[in-house]
Amino acid sequence: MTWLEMSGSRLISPMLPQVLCFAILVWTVYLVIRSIYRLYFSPLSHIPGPRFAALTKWYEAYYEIVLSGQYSFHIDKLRDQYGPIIRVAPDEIHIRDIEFYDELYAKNLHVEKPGWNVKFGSPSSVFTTIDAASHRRRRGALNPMFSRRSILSLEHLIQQRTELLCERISGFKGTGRPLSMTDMLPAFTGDMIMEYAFGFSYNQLESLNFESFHEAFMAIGSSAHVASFFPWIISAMNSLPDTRIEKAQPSMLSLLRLKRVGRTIETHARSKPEEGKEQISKTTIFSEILASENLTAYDKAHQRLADEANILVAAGVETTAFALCVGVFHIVNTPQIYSRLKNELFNSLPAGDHEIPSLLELEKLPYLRACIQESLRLSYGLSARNPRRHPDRTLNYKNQYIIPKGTKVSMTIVDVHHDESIFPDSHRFNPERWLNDPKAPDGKPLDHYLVAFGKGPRRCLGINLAWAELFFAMSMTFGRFDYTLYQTDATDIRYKYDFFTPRVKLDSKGVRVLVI
Ligand code: HEM
Repeated sequence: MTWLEMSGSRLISPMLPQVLCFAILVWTVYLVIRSIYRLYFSPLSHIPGPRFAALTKWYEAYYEIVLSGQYSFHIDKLRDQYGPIIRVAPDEIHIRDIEFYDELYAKNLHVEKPGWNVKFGSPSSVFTTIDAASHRRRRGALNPMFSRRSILSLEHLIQQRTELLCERISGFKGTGRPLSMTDMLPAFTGDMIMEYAFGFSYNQLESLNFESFHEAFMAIGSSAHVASFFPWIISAMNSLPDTRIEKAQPSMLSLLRLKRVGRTIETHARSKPEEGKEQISKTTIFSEILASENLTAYDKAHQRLADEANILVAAGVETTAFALCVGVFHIVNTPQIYSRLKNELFNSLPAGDHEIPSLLELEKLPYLRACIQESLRLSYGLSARNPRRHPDRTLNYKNQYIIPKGTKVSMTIVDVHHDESIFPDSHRFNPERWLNDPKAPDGKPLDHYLVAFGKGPRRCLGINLAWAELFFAMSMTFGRFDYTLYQTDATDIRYKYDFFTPRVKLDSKGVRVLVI
């Protein structure tokens, strides 16, 4: 027996129970003091809400992890009891009141966005950066590439992809084989964002069964809740082989795959194009980042570029594809809308397989625009609570509640888009509500309340690209083809789970159509 073993058995073993008891006692006292503080002395203790939510984050974890993305729905129910402002976690307030939207997402140079940094394992991307100064620097390098001017100068890329989209649709015409829009559209948007941002794509739209990032992103959304509560899981999993992770937690594997996609994209885009093969887009986000004089060495490091690549693909694929799916379903499902849109396209576009018009021409079509606006309204962009922290400003909610500086406050796009005072009969897909320059009851233009792209300094970076994709895809899919729905109903597009982006029922086979 070694000295250590001897001393261990003699000294440590007899004391172990006492040490454990003492540790449990200290922990219990800590929890009691913390609970008393959170309930009675915290600067948020005056905000209404369930006691358990104020006491512990496990309350939220129960709804997000055990019940799968249900906390937002639960918060909705809590409104009847507590009103529009609720303390939904020990350190977070949630507000449902469109009048407060502009205040929370104001153009404040110091506003922070806490919490998203731990969700996806890509903490240093523009999307997930917390602090305002780093965000401004990083976003500044990408802004020119996603400006309207840049999108217009590269619209031929989108037109080419849209042409391919039409070719794929025509392959289904008259065959009686159902076409899954839910599978096809993420392949379109995935190729698009990759070609635009990285100068190459995996040509997913050309693949037989529309391979895409769709399933991976769906799984990532659900694992984002797990990662929020156990951020260490991502680094722990990074060190394990994929096969072991897949067995333990299949949904986490896709998160790691996304990280690897990011690294592959980053390596690919940094390397020189193969001989004889020209890059599709001359500028890539990496050339922009590496050329930027305002970015730090860390901002240009491999890992951060990979983070940026991951998140750009993640942000650009599902949001646009889901908006299109929602639009396709409602338009095909509602004969008056279908024929009005077809009429407008028929009267404005040249007949047959004509050249695709320019974006400027498409933007002039009011009913097409209205259908897109309504698709964005009912697909929400993100379903997640969108937090902000104003480190230098005390917020005042209607002279009733003072919200101290540095408090995490969130609102939700879904709440705004279903505010019945702004969008009456809000669950109905009604493009007519967008026609003739409509105003909200407060006199502001109605589209002030279309917040699918967010607001303020963290507003969607890809908004111009997204609008262009929506105009091209929506006009050509309906301008050139006719459809009926195939074994698809409203439950295939109805938001049922908040997995960061909205997710429909889990056994949905997607929006499927017959091309006639
Ligand atoms: C219909 C399509 C889209 C919708 C509805 C949408 C929606 C959103 C929303 C709601 C946010 C968060 C805004 C906030 O925090 O207030 C966001 C951020 C972002 N989106 Fe999009 N998005 C779309 C398409 C795209 C595309 C195509 C890209 C590709 C470049 C993209 C890239 C980003 C990025 C990088 C951010 C982070 C911006 C920042 O924090 O500065 N999005 N988007």
